[in-house]
Amino acid sequence: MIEIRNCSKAFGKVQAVNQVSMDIGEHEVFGLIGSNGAGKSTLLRIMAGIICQDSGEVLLDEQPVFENEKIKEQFFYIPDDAYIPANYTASDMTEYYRCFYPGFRQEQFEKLIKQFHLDKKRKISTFSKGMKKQLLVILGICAGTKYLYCDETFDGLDPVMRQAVKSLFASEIMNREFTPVIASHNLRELEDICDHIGLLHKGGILLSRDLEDMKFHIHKIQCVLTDKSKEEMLIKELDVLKTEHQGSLLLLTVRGTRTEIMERVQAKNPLFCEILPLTLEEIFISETEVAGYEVKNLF
Ligand SMILES: Nc1ncnc2c1ncn2[C@@H]1O[C@H](COP(=O)(O)OP(=O)(O)OP(=O)(O)O)[C@@H](O)[C@H]1O
Repeated sequence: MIEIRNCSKAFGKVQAVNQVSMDIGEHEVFGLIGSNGAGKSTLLRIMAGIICQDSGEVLLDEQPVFENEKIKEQFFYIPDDAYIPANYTASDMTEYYRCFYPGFRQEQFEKLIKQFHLDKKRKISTFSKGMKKQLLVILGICAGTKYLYCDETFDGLDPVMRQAVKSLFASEIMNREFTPVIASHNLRELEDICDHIGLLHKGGILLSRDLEDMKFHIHKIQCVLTDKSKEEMLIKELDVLKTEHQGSLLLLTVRGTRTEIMERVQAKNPLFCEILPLTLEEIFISETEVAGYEVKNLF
């Protein structure tokens, strides 16, 4: 389990991570999402022990991570801009990682590199961005670590490769102790694979929740009520995040379960009513809007 407690990190005047606390449980796919500059990469770099937090603590299986070589064998970190030494081939990379990760699975590497149609003898500097990401995912999987940290790894893969990587993660999760932590802007992709979502904004954590639970507690309503006073009453009664009108149609984004919301709306005898779950992208937009991050504030 990864425990992040009151973790903060500043670069000069920029507070990149601000008092973040969250737990990342085992056997779950954890999605780290957030606005640009929210602190996702900084948090992953702290979790990977690349940089040290200014205050707070980050524990992996109850051990501090920074300058703890033993605990670093437990995770593999794929940064957004991974450094690969010039002239290195994929085979050279396995030699390097075999020294560091005692459980490195060479056989699985040989199998996967063929399945992904990558040439292990070719210089990695000649690979495309997506091919480099594929290779890093393969190396990360074959390292055999309990945790895999991916910084925007999915974002550079084509749809077929994203599907292949998702299947690979699913099979690893089924067959061994494996917990991927994935920072990404590709919310549709994360929605398919994540069990838990942490949402960062301006260095702070806006929410950390099971995806299913999150979707269970936020909905959009489309309804038509017979008069304005009913609309006003309904808006007062519900925990409304956003209100819009399209002609006579009232559109609300509301916190609450479907049943709770349905009861309130039905009591107003609507002419029409539909209650729908939000996609992760819609949840992201409404939660960050509440925190003041709105398109209309940007322009
Ligand atoms: N080495 C650094 N020196 C100075 N400022 C930094 C450094 N690394 C990150 N920052 C700042 O910290 C903040 C958080 O950056 P970070 O890269 O963690 O965000 P992010 O959520 O990963 O963003 P994005 O989604 O745009 O990749 C930003 O304001 C960034 O400019």
